Amino acid sequence: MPHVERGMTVGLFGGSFNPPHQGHQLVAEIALRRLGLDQLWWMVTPGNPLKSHNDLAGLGERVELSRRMAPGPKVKITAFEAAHDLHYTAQTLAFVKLRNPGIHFVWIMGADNLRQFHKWQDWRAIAETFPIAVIDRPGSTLAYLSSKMAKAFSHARVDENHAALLPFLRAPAWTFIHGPRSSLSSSAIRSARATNKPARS
Ligand SMILES: Nc1ncnc2c1ncn2[C@@H]1O[C@H](COP(=O)(O)OP(=O)(O)OP(=O)(O)O)[C@@H](O)[C@H]1O
Ligand SMILES: O=C(O)c1ccc[n+]([C@@H]2O[C@H](COP(=O)([O-])O)[C@@H](O)[C@H]2O)c1
Repeated sequence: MPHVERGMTVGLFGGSFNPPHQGHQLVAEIALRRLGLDQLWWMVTPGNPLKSHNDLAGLGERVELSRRMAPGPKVKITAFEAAHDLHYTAQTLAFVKLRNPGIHFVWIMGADNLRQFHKWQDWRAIAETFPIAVIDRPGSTLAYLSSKMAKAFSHARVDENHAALLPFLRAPAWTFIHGPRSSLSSSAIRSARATNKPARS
């Protein structure tokens, strides 16, 4: 797990990164800037529990490619979940919180994940324990209107103009951040590779 000092603000950005792309880079940059983070942990998961792992590249390869993609020294590439046998985000977050007292954490995800957040293990517990920043993504811009999580925690939504306060707020607290968007996706890159065509950016 990356080293942190008490009082720091840290964004937790979990992903398959199969492969990592400029869309992930953009999310990391937006989160660092808008949330005023000291660090962003780019956590390469052993595997999303809701996705097939058939075409999942090895962890080492995804970590190495992520390192090349990391936008600056505040972004820490890590794969500690695999090393500690953590497969669900709720487990990971409980582990991280226990080991790092006095750190202000925020969970970061793209808007597509907001749409299916209610399918995650212990999703309510996650939202009640960690502030969450959702970053806009083409195709999921209106996710905050329809998603179960957004409805269940509508009272806890924070205006994105106050996003820099999010790390210091007591959960539940979440915000939806608009800004520059990227249409890139790992699945498009994988299928473009399979057919030898470039993916749209
Ligand atoms: N273009 C993007 N814009 C905003 N968020 C993104 C973008 N691409 C990925 N993310 C977010 O980054 C995190 C990691 O995503 P992931 O590694 O699954 O990439 P992906 O492109 O969504 O992959 P796939 O196409 O295989 O589902 C998730 O929270 C996802 O919502
Ligand atoms: O814990 C769960 O039930 C769960 C379900 C779906 C996704 N996640 C996590 O969400 C993060 C984003 O996943 P992905 O595949 O969209 O990059 C990654 O850290 C996954 O492990 C977690």
